[in-house]
Amino acid sequence: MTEAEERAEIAAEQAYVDVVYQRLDASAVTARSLVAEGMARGHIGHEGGLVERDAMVYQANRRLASLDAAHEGLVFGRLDLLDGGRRYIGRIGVRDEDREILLMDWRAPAASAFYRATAQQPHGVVRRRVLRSRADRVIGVEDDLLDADNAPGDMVVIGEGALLASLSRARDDQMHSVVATIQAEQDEAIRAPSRGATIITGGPGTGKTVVALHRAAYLLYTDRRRFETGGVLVVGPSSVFMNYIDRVLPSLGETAVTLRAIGDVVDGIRASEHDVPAAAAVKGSEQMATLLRRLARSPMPGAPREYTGFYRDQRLHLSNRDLRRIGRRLLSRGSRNQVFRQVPAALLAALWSQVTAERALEKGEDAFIEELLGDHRFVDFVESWWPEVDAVEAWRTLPQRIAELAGDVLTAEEMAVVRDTWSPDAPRIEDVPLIDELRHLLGEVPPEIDLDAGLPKQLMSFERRERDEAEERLRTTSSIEDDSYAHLLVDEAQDLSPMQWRMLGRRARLASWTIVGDAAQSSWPRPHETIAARDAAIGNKPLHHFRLSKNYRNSAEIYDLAARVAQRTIDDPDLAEAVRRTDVEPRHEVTDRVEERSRELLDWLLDQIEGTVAVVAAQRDVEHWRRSLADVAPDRVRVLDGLATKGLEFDGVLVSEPDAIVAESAAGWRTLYVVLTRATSRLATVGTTQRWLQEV
Ligand SMILES: Nc1ncnc2c1ncn2[C@@H]1O[C@H](COP(=O)(O)OP(=O)(O)OP(=O)(O)O)[C@@H](O)[C@H]1O
Repeated sequence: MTEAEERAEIAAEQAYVDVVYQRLDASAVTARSLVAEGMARGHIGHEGGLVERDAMVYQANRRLASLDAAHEGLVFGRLDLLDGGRRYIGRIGVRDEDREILLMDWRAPAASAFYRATAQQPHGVVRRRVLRSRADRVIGVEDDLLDADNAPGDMVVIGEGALLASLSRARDDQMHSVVATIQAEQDEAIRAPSRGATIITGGPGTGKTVVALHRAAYLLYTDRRRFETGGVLVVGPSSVFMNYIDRVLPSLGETAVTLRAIGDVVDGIRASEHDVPAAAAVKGSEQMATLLRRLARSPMPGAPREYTGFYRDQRLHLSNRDLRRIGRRLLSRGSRNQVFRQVPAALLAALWSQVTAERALEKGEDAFIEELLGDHRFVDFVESWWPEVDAVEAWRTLPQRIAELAGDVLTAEEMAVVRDTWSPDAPRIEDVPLIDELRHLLGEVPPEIDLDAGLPKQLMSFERRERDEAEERLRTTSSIEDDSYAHLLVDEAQDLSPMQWRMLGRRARLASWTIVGDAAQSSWPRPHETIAARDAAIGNKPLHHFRLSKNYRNSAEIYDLAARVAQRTIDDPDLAEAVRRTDVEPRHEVTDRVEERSRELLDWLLDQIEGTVAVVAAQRDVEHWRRSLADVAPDRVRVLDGLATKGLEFDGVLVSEPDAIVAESAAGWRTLYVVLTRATSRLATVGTTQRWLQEV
C-alpha cells in the first residue's frame, strides 16, 4: 500500500461521505420547515390543530437535535461484502430521496456484522473499514481483511487496525464514543435483549462504561416509544464522572437519557461529598432501614406524651399508652403524613368515649367536636403531637434519637461515628438514600395546608372529602412514585451500599436493568452484602450475565502491577488482559521529601504524555495538594481522592502516599486498585513509606 493509494482511498470515501452530509443537511431543512409549519398550525385555533402541532413540532425538533448531535464523524464504518455489495455504517441512519439506505444506523441488526465479524467467522464480510474523521472530513482509514480468500484482486487494505489506533489517543476531560471500534464481546452485551437485568462484569478498563452508554442508545433505538416515554436513567458514582461521560450519548444522536450521579438521584436533593468511610459504612448498611422505620413511626422529639382537657367539667385524659395505641391504629391505615388529616377525628373519638356526663351526652357528639375544635389548647396539642413531618426534617433528628432507636441494631461506636460526623445542613451522598427512605415511610407532605385541613372527616361534606382524598392520592403518586423509569442503567454498581440499592429499587419496580461493575473495585466494606441488596432491588426478574475480558485502558506494565494489588484484595478477582504495551514501567519513590519529589514526578509525567494527569491522595490530604499544586498546569492536572477517581481515566497518575489510601478505609486496598488502574500510560507513586509494594 503506497501513500498515493491511501490518499486515493480517502478521497473516494470523502466523496461518499459528502453525499451523506448533503442528505443530512436536506433532512435538517425538511425538519426545520416542519417545525415552522407545525407552529403555523397552532394558529388555526381548534384543539386538534394544537395537538397535531405539538406532536409535529416535537418530532421535528427531536430529529433536528439528533441530526445536529450526530454530525461529528457521522460515517465511521464500511463493510465490503462477499456478494460484492458495500454497506456504510454511521451514528444514525440516513436514506436518499428514493428511501434507499445511504447510511445504516450502527444499531440496526444488519450493522452488527461490523462488530462481530472476525477472520474465523467473517459473517459474509470480506473487508471491514473504519473511517477516521475530524468534523466532516475523512482523515484516515483503517482496514481489517477478514476473508482474504474471497477478496477481489484489486482490494486495498490500509492500516494496522482501528482499535489500537484509537487506544493510543491522548485523554482529555471527556469520554468519547467508541462506536467505530466496539469489540465483539462488547457488542453482545450492548445488544442483549432488554428483559430483566443484564449484568455486565469485567476488570478495569474493559469498557463497561462505554458498553453501558452504547447500550442505552441501543435500547432507545429498538423500542423508542417504551424507553423514551418511560425514561432511561443512567446512574454513576459522581458528578465529575457524569460530566466525563455526558458527551457520549449525544454523539450517538441520543438526547433523551437522564444522567445522574448517585448523590443526585432523588429530586430536590443534591449531595456531592462523601462521608468518611466509617460513617459511610454505617449509613449504607441494611440496619439503617430498621432504624428509619422506627424513626418514622415514633413521635417527633418534643411531642407531648399525654393530653388532659375538660368538657363540661369532666376531666378527659389520654395517657401516653392511649396515645401510642391511637398512633398505631392511625399508622395501620397509611403513612404518617397520609393519615395526618385523620388525627383530630381519631383523638376526638377516643376522648368522646370517655364522656359520661348526662347533659353532655344529650347534646351529642357534634357539639362536643365543635367545642374542642374551637379550643386552642386541643388544637395546639393535635399540631404538636402529630405534625406533618418532612423527610429532611426527620432525618435531621436522627443523631439525637439514634441511641433510643438503634440500641439493638448498631454498636455504640457505630452510633458515635454517625453522630460525630453529622452534617445537618448539607446532606452527604450517603444521606440521600436515608432521606429517600424516610420520604417513602412518612409519605409526602402536602405542599400547602388548607385553612380547614384540620377538620375531622365527618364534618366535611361528602364531595369535599372525596376531592381531598383524590388530591392526597395524586400528591403522593406524583411526588414520590413519579421518578420511576423504564430502564435503569447502573455504573460502578459494586460500590452501591444496601441503602443505595433500596433507593434505586424504588425507582425501578417495573423497569428492566443494566448493571455494570467489578467486585474487585468495590469501596463497600462487605462486597457480598451489596450483591444481596442488588438482588433484592431487582426482585425476581431474570438475570443475564456478560463478562468483558480485555483491558483497553491501561498499558500492560501498569496493569500487571495493579493486578497484584487486586489479588491482595479479594479472592479470585476478575482480571482482564491488557491489550497494549508501552515498555515503560511504573516508577516508585520512597522519600522524606514527598512534596519536592511529587513536583518533580509531576513534571516528568507532564513531559512524557500529552493528555491529563491526576494526582491522587488520601481524603485528608487532598485539600493540601489542591493548594500546593494550584500553579502546576491547571488545564492538565487534576487533584482527587481515591474514591473520586472512580470510572475516570488519565494518561498519567501520580499517587501520593499509597499506604495512606490503603489505611484510610476497610476497602483501602480496593481503592488503591481503582487508583492504579486510572492510568493509561504512565504511573508514579511517591511516599514516606511504600509498604503496599512489599506486600504485593
Ligand atoms: N471497543 C473499544 N474501542 C476503543 N476504545 C475502547 C473500547 N472499549 C473501551 N475502550 C476505551 O477503554 C477505556 C476504558 O473504558 P471504560 O471506562 O468504559 O472501562 P470500564 O470497564 O468502565 O473501567 P472501570 O471499571 O475501570 O471504570 C476508555 O477510554 C474507552 O474509551
